[in-house]
Amino acid sequence: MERQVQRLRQAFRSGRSRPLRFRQQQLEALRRMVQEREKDILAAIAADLCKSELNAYSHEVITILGEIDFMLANLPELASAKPAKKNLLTLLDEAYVQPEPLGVVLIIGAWNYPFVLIMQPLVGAIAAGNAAIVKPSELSENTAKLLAKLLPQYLDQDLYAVLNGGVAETTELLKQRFDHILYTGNTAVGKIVMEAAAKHLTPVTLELGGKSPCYIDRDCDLDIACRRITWGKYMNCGQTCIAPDYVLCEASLQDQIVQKIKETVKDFYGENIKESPDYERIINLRHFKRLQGLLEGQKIAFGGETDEVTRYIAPTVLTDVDPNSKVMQEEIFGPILPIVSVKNVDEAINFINDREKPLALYVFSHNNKLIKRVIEETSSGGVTGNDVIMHFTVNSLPFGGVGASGMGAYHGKYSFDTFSHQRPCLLKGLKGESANKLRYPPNSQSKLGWAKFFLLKQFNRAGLLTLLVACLAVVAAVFIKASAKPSRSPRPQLASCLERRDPDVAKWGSGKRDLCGAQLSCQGWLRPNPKLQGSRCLFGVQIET
Ligand SMILES: NC(=O)C1=CN([C@@H]2O[C@H](COP(=O)(O)OP(=O)(O)OC[C@H]3O[C@@H](n4cnc5c(N)ncnc54)[C@H](O)[C@@H]3O)[C@@H](O)[C@H]2O)C=CC1
Ligand SMILES: CC(C)=CCC/C(C)=C/CC/C(C)=C/C(=O)O
Repeated sequence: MERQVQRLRQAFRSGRSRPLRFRQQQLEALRRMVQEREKDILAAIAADLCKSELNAYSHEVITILGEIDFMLANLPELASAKPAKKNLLTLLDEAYVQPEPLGVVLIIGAWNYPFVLIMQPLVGAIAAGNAAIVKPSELSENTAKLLAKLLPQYLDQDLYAVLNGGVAETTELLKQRFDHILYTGNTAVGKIVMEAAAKHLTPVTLELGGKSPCYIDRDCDLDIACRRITWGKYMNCGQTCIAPDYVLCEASLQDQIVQKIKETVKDFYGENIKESPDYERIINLRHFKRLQGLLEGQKIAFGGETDEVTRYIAPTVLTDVDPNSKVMQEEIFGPILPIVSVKNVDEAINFINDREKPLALYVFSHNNKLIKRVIEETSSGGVTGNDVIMHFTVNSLPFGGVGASGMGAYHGKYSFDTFSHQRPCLLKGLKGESANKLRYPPNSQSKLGWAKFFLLKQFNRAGLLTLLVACLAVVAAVFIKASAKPSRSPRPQLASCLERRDPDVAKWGSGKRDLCGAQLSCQGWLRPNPKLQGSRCLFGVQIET
């Protein structure tokens, strides 16, 4: 494994992954792979999750094609140097931020969306110019095997590798040093990943899970709310990290919500849900039995049927759920929807804030102010108002968790940034060395004063222009003034002449004198000044002509 990582590191060191054209070629190859091998990809996902090819395409393939198109369209801009604001001291220098690849990155995927959760981060890693190792989940073995077969056929084999395996292999892999790790999976393993990364000071993006609440306000369209909740909850048999985990609502709404979700389930999946091609199955027996356990002691409003042989669990709603019961203590990650009663939105906000920060938060209400209030008074990885899941599909929104639901984010520009180092660059010329006296020792109060002036003023392009115009205005004003009046002997010459002709001007007293070609009148005694300075020597002296 170490050799494999070293091989990627050497390939990265060659610089081959950095040219934009190379990155674009790799992304175009990925797009070709998805298009040419679509059937194999859909078949693998279907086999892993008992998912129809239509759902596999809409749940996973569409997202990847969209992400690749985004990167190809925006890569020149994303990868370009960004000019930076300067201060007075660096006015004449070049300041910019240069995105650069991090190096060799590791992407660990989860089983519930086995294709998109590997490919979407990989698109970002390639776009940012990195080398990458991907480690699909062993639980979605068909997709994992297919990725191991296909990726080397389409991508540069020295820069991108697939490593398959379970806990043991992943544990071994995590001993290697990477320049970034993006992990998708459960929070417990997220901590393991972070601990392993810490040994190498490797930054991580953790896409974890959690219990995503869904508050249904009394002032909302219950038909639409229940329809959308049903779609997001039972998609992929509830095995979606951003699925609404539980509903919070006033007790008076509970029966209507149950009825409307029940009707929607029938509308979506028909009378015999088991036969529906749109209804998936639980990934394995361990998760199946875990979910069965969550049903124990609960009031099942509808659903609850299970079949161990096919790992089928019917779309299920639980009512009057005790917040302390097991189903409310862990992420459900299955087709079970508990309804917990709260008196009002205040209680709902407190309920949410009394628990770990969820990956997603959903609020249904006609009252936009109420939605905004819930957003302002809670925290979550992401939010969709009056719907569920859909924030995932907007790649201009960063997708990620907060607190126990994760750290960092990706999708679109955010993927590029996650896999890049934003390198600050300042290019100075060799002129203007005199200005550097300000920063050289010995320091002084006046140097500090100037430093404050120069360094604390931030100039953007407009500010610079204003300053230059102001300087030009001053120069013009001085020039105009000087050219408009009879030329007076420039003070420094006059002063030195005075010094030569009358070094002891201090005894001059008041009166008029012709001196050095100028008519001078002294308005008062001059103080003796051993070093006659131009301005000092003329202090109190009026130049008549
Ligand atoms: N935030 C997000 O985008 C997503 C989060 N998730 C979360 O993932 C969880 C479900 O996925 P899991 O069952 O965890 O997926 P999983 O069992 O597939 O594990 C995820 C990855 O971690 C590796 N892994 C598992 N145990 C490990 C260990 N002890 N040491 C090292 N590596 C280990 C696996 O090999 C796999 O590649 C849920 O909590 C869900 O909310 C799932 C999908 C998306
Ligand atoms: C067409 C459409 C709205 C697709 C949504 C796709 C979807 C649900 C992707 C989820 C990927 C993901 C992060 C899953 C997860 O949360 O576990």
